[in-house]
Amino acid sequence: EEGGEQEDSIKQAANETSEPPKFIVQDNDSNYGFTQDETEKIKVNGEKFEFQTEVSRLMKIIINSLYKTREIFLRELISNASDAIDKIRFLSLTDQNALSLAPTLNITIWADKENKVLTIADSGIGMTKKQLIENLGTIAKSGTSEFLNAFEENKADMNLIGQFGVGFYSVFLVADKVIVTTKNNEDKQYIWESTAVNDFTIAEDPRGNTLGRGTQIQLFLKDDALEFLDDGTLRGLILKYSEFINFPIWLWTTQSQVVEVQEPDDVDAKKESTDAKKDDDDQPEVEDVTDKPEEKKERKTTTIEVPGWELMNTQKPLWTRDPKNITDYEYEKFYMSLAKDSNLPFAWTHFKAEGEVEFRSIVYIPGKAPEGLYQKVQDYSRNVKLFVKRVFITDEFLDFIPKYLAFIRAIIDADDLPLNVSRETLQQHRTLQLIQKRVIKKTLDLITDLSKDEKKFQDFLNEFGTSLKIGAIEDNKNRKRIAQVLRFPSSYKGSNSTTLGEYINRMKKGQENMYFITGSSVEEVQNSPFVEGLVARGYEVLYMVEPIDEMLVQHMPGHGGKVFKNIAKGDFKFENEDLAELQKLKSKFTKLIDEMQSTLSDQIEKIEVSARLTTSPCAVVATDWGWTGHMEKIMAAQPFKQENPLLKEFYAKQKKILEINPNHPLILGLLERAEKDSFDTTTKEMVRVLYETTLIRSGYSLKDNLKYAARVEKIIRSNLGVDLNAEAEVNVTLAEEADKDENDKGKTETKDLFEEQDDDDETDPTKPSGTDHTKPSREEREEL
Ligand SMILES: Nc1ncnc2c1ncn2[C@@H]1O[C@H](COP(=O)(O)OP(=O)(O)OP(=O)(O)O)[C@@H](O)[C@H]1O
Repeated sequence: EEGGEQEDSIKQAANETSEPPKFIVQDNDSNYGFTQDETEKIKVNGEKFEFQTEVSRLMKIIINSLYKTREIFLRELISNASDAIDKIRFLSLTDQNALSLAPTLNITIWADKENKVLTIADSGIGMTKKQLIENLGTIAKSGTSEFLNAFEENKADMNLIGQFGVGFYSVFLVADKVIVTTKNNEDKQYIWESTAVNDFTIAEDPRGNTLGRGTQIQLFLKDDALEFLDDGTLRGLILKYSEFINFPIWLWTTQSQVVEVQEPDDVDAKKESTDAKKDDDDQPEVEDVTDKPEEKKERKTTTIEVPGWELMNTQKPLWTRDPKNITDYEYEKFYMSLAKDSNLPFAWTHFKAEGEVEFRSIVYIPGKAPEGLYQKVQDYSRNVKLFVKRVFITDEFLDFIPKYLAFIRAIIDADDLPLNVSRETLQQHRTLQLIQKRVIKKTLDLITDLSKDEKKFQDFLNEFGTSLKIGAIEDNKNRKRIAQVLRFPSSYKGSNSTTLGEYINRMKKGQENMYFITGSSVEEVQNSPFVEGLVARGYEVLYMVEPIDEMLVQHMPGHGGKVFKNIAKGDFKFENEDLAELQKLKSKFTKLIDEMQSTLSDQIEKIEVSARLTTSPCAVVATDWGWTGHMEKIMAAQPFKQENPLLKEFYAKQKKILEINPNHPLILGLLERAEKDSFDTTTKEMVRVLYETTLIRSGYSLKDNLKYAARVEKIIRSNLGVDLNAEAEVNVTLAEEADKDENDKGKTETKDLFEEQDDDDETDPTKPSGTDHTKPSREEREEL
């Protein structure tokens, strides 16, 4: 029963909204709706408020902007109006009286050509005085400084203003004065007025409540923006921005109508002709020929201009339509309006879920990853809009979409959700949880589909590849699915995108593990001493060169029944190779190992004869539980490295394993010295240099670069036969102390550059151009 009532109330609202507005726009309304007396009262009673500094800065930029497509202000105002109606309609679901002051939900737009005022009004939720003060000026939205920075760094243009949540201020692109009249159910009607300087005024409306409920924004257009008063221009723009707005948008226009001119003898003529018809009933053919020309001659028409409300949109939400009848172009436009994004979407899926839970949804993958996608996940909770039976409910979800899919944009329109629960309890609702599961599944289906087109998928991975890996780390339930589409570079024929499945298919006989190495680039890892032995034997190595890969393999130990094996860590033996040979070699190298061990005892845990090296003399290997060189670098770069200093120290102090290549001439040379007991200080010094060089080649950083450099220099000196202690002769002239007076003089000169100068002066072509680059522009000086 309850559900039925709710539905009725929605239908009722929907029915009412299809009616044209009842009021008539008066052209040439002197003083734009206010009498002289009322204007005076507003002036006297108005309270002044300063714009918050950031808002002021933003306004300055907007006012001075030469941005060509100023028309976006209309998109922002329509979008705000629609949000405001969404809000009151949501309230009306639980409060029957919410709509009573203005039951018709719509947006109206009209131009007063005489006074050059464009008005946009809505019967939305309106604002209380407190909200008005906060929303329009005194509290900068969180996006304000972000927008300012992006704009100043040329990373954002004015078109993106809405994305940063400061769209309202775009009105000052076209208007030099703005009056906002607003009425919320909880307060009186207020007027906000600003000429975009440092402050704005707010006054109680002396006319009382004229709006019923809602907000009316009057733009006093700049002289160069009068095109926005023109019927045709307005119609075109509103059509462009209103298509996906779920409430009717009415524009006051004057339409030409062709009407018949009714002359007094028209009536008699018609009567005569019908009489004649009756008489000549027996000869129809003759009558036909004579009758028609006669009628044409008599009809007189004229064109008249009829003012009235014209409906601009059809309001049938795209997601309720049959996908078969929707073009890609429509989907793209819908996305751009939904996401306030000027880029096309990358892909989308439109579906109707049935069964356990019923809902319709469109899920979009954007064309570009939003900036800071991984830093401010919280903001992206607004990317999913939930409707219940076409009524907008909320886009403020916490964790509705898992963090790794936070980039998607989605519309969900459910039939089964109760409308009268709070947004907080809504999220706990079982139906919503089922919806959530289905949306995630459908999104992953979409991604899997995309992966079938290798080229296109690579574009997707370039933007969102890291997100997928986060998914494989965090989403236990879907890890397997996600792992199937992951791609890695590998040693296989220079392949840039190997799936784990392909790797497994190419595994060699008896190969148990999926070999991988981590590092910061393919170039780096493919030359690593660890890779050589495997590649030489024909094994494939996956190159995990993204920082997140280290975490990935920790959380995803394997795939398809195979386990990952980091080839730069711990013991390593080839599954099919005889170890007896290696054991024999080990005893051959005992002497060398002892010598090297004693030389490097403070740095390494042990020395092993390597099974994995072919062309490099040695390699530094992390223990199974230690960090590889790459991991050490990642941890050093973590901003939260202070979080667990003990743990960090524990890992940093992990001694490493040095593997030596029993077939390398360099190692054999050292072996010879060890066997001949000629392992002198110089040889030990060489072992140190060899170890440090190996550290670098194995992806680690040196603990002490200077000591390393000194050691290398020493070796070069001995090779050149240069005295180890000989020093370079120093023969330089000391710089003179600066004269104090001169310094001061310098200061004054610099100061002069910042002093106000005439505009003409700035562009004076006779001035030497050499000084121009040091002279700040006027804007820069203002900033200073
Ligand atoms: N027509 C309106 N009716 C009621 N409130 C409004 C209206 N227009 C603006 N507001 C209020 O002013 C605030 C600021 O609007 P602005 O366009 O600058 O950003 P926004 O709409 O919040 O951002 P976004 O476009 O990201 O939603 C809004 O959040 C809303 O609370």
